[in-house]
Amino acid sequence: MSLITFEESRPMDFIGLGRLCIDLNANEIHRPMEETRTFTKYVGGSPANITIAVARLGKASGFIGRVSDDQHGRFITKYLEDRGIDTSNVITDKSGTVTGLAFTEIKSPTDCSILMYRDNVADLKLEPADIREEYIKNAKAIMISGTALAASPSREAVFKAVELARKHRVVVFFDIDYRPYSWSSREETGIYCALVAEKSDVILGGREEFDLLEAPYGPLQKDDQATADRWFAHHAKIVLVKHGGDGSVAFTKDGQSFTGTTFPANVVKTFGAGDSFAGAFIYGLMNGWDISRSQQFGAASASIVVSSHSCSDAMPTAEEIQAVIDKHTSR
Ligand SMILES: Nc1ncnc2c1ncn2[C@@H]1O[C@H](COP(=O)(O)OP(=O)(O)O)[C@@H](O)[C@H]1O
Ligand SMILES: O=C(O)C[C@@H](O)[C@H](O)C(=O)COP(=O)(O)O
Repeated sequence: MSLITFEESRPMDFIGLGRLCIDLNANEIHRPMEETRTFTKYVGGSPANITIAVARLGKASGFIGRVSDDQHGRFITKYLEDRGIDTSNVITDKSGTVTGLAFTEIKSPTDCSILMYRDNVADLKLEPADIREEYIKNAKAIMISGTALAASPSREAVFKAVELARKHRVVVFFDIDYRPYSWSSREETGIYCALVAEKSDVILGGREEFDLLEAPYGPLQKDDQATADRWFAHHAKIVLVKHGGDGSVAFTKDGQSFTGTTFPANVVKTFGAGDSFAGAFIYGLMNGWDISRSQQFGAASASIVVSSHSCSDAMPTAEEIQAVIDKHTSR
């Protein structure tokens, strides 16, 4: 009996919810942002990247979000459409909001940072009325990004989406996706993200992100198994703790744990690892693969994306991921 059941009769495999943004990745790498003159524009935003990854792997995908009523918003919507992602629930926000921008600084393969411009962003204007029960109930899974909880009305929209997903047995993935810029305090982040984590089937995050959810209620567990047990006491069936270049550990409610290794990479930049990992890991779970194989698929996908300049454009096909696994795994 599988830990998670996807309702196979649903026409839509996967829905992403949250921010649709733009990444501006430095072209002149290995130097600080102050000395960077040109950038390449890509669609970005963690839940967008994950949805693009899942769609690239062949799953029928859609998105719930708001984009700005300008050239950037139209660029994002068209990009999703060109990749076969359903945009019927991507709403153009008419209140004068803008598209969130992430300027990425690539100083070295290990020293990367992101400068976010997120004042008055369209994605946080998602409203509860934008969340349509008919849309959610036709899906097998939904991915919630923690950043969508950073402000109202998007926060309420997330809670509505999660309740409807639970009502209709849509598997809820929650990526903590902590982006400090969008929040007013760490306590606010921890408290709201914990409320959604309690209702989620699969929770993904880094060690520090899980600490953030534990901090308001202290003391910190400091231990991945103890952290996982905390969420298993609620609704979670799988808790995956990401450890960057050291891989990941997945815990399951039936008491097992699985250590995921990494694949060699010619690292261009570190960001995009988590999103590509998540997309391929989710794909594996949706195919009914076991946790270890899904983790391996995620890690191989991440090794491709950290070796590339972009996140969204670089999301690989299943064949490309399998080729990495075959190359580095002895048979
Ligand atoms: N330098 C790297 N080389 C190869 N794989 C990596 C590297 N960094 C991360 N990964 C892979 O990506 C996964 C997620 O990375 P991580 O950095 O923990 O996520 P996030 O980007 O969300 O912080 C890791 O578990 C690992 O499999
Ligand atoms: O999420 C954003 O707004 C920026 C992303 O598009 C960016 O590329 C990034 O940070 C990827 O995140 P990660 O996969 O968690 O490293």
